[in-house]
Amino acid sequence: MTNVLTVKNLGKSFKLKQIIKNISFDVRKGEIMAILGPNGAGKSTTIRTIMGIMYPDEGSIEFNGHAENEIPRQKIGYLPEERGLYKNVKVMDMILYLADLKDYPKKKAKERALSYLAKFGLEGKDKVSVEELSKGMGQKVQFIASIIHEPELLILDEPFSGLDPVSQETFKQEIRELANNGTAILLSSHQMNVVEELCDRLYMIHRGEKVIYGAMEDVKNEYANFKCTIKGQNPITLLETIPNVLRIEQNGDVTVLYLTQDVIVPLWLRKLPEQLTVQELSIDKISLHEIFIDIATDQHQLPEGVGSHA
Ligand SMILES: Nc1ncnc2c1ncn2[C@@H]1O[C@H](COP(=O)(O)OP(=O)(O)OP(=O)(O)O)[C@@H](O)[C@H]1O
Repeated sequence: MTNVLTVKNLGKSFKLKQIIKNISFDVRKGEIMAILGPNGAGKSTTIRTIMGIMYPDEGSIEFNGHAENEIPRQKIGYLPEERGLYKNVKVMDMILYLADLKDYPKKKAKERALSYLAKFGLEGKDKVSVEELSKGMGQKVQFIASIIHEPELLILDEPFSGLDPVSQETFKQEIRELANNGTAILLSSHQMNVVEELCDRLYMIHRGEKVIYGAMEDVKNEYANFKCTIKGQNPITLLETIPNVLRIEQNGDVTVLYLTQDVIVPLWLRKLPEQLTVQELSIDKISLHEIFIDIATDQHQLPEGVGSHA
């Protein structure tokens, strides 16, 4: 797949404090790439650097073969983390103004805007002033503004925050459709279930540096170990005798055992002590949500090789 955006060894400091370091990834045509990390990890700084809002101290950014200083910004769509629309302007006028800034033809922009407003349940809102919109409606309008000019690269910083579940579904479907039609998408979100469902690859940052980079399936296969959930009163001393356990979490009579990567489940089950009280037992792969929490709280050690390839 063709690389639309290539970021190499980006570094940025504020007041001598290094915020991001050696950030390198690419975003390919037709894919949804997630940029993930705990609060303050450096996601927005990376995105703002890509958008030319701030200069990197180190590294390079390339868009479709164009170096940083000659990137055609009108080919990029951006939904920033901080939402902001002009308040006293009619919805359609604002969308057309932003389309014009991207040199996009007015007639086509108007047609697309009407069609998207209808798609997002905002029929008739084109003539309404922006300040009359609810927060979620405003977000939909800002999303429309970010894609009105058919960008080749779309950068979405927390696109789902503040959306109700139905609107979230609509956004998810639209983002998938844009990718299917060839748009390269870089998406930052804290909703791991959505990311897991929607994104093709991911780049996870912790304290300004890469911790995982790879295809969603590969990351899950390589990194998501099994966990065993047991319902039943069991003393910790007994649980500690069970082999291949990385971590034990107990909450009342429910215990979760996080298993090592090399576990072969049927063999491991045979090793459970006979004295174990089991009312219910289930084995699952840990989710992206749990991988994220493990990394953010420094509880997990990355297995060999993970995080080193895309
Ligand atoms: N203009 C600035 N001046 C000084 N420090 C900054 C500035 N912008 C960001 N930072 C710091 O850089 C770090 C990374 O911030 P950034 O906004 O990139 O994180 P993030 O991963 O997007 O977090 P969140 O999930 O909370 O949005 C934080 O410690 C933040 O305080």
